[in-house]
Amino acid sequence: MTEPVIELDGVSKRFSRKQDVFGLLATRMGLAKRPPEVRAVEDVSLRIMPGEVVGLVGESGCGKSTLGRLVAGILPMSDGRVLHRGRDMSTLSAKERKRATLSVQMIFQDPYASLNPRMRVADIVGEAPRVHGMVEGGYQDYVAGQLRQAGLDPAYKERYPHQFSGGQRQRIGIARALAVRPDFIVCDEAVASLDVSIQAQILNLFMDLRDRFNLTYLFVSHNLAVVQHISDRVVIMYLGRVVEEAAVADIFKRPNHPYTQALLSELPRIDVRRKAFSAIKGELPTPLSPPSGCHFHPRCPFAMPRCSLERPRLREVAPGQRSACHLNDLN
Ligand SMILES: Nc1ncnc2c1ncn2[C@@H]1O[C@H](COP(=O)(O)OP(=O)(O)OP(=O)(O)O)[C@@H](O)[C@H]1O
Repeated sequence: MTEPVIELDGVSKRFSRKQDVFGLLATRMGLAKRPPEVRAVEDVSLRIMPGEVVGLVGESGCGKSTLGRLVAGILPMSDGRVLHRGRDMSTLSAKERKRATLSVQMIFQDPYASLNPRMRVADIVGEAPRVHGMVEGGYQDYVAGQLRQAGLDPAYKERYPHQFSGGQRQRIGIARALAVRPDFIVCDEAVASLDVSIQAQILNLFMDLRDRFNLTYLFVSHNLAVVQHISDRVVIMYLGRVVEEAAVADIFKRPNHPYTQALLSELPRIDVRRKAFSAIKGELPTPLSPPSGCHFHPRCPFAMPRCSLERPRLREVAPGQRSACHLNDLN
C-alpha cells in the first residue's frame, strides 16, 4: 500500500491568551484561574497521499493557518503527531529532523512580508540550499535554474524584492521553497493577495511543478472557486475541527455536513435546493469557549438536542467521504 507523505494523528494546538501584568500576577499567586486557552486546532487526523492536492477550507479563524504551520513544523503541537513518510518528526535525530523539515516547505499569502527586503533575490533563493550543501554545480547556475523553474528571469537575480510585482514576488517565494527540494508544500492563501489573472498563472505554475517534481500540496484557502480548481480532495474545518473530507467532485456535488452545505451555498451557481442555507446564521463563536457537542450546532438549521451534548465523530458516509454529523445516524 502507498504510504502517505504527511499523516496527522490527533493533532491539537492550544494558544494561551496573553494577560496584562495584574492578571499574570493574580494567576501566579493562585488568586485567579489560568488564562483561557484558544483551541485553534482540535484532534485533527488526516492522511495526504503522494501527488495529492488537498484543499483546506473554512471561515476565517477556524484554524486553517495554524494547521498548515503545524504540518510545516514551524509551530509546536500541543498534542498529537505529524508523520512525514511514516516517520514521527518529533522522534527524529537533529540531522534527520533538519532534512525532514526541509522536505516540507511553506508558501505564504503575503510574498513581500515573507521575503527579507534587504536580501538580493539570489541570496533569498540560494542561501538555504548552500547552507545545507544541496547546491549542485556552480552556485550562480543553481540559483539561475531555480529562478527559471519558477518562471523568473535569472537576469534579475541581483535585485531586491521591492523591485518586483506581487506575482513575481510570489514566484520568488516559490523558487525559495523549491530550492531545498521539498516533497510537500503548504500553500497558505498563496494566491489570495494577487489579481485574478495572476492567480491563474500561479495556480498553473503550482500544477506544473507538481507534475515535474512529484510534489504534494496542502492548499489552505477560503476561496472555494480556487479550491475547486486546484484540489483533488477537500477538507472542511470548523472551529478547529475537521467536519468533512471528500474528493473535490463529491464535496461540490453532494456535501454532507450542514456547514459544508452552508459554505457552498455562498457560491452563486450552486443548486437552489440548498438556498435554505444561503447565509450561514450568526458569527463564528470564539475558540476560547467553543459550543459543546458539535461546535456548529448553534448555527445549524438541523440541530437536534443530541448535537449540543455529544461531539460527532468523523465517519464514512460514502466511499471516500467522511463527515462528522449526527444527522447521518438517522439515515
Ligand atoms: N499566535 C497565536 N496566539 C493566540 N491565538 C492565536 C495565534 N494564532 C492563531 N490564534 C487563534 O487561533 C484561531 C485560529 O486561527 P488561524 O489563523 O489558524 O485561523 P484561519 O482559519 O487560518 O483564519 P484566517 O483565514 O483568518 O487566517 C483564531 O481564533 C486565532 O485568533
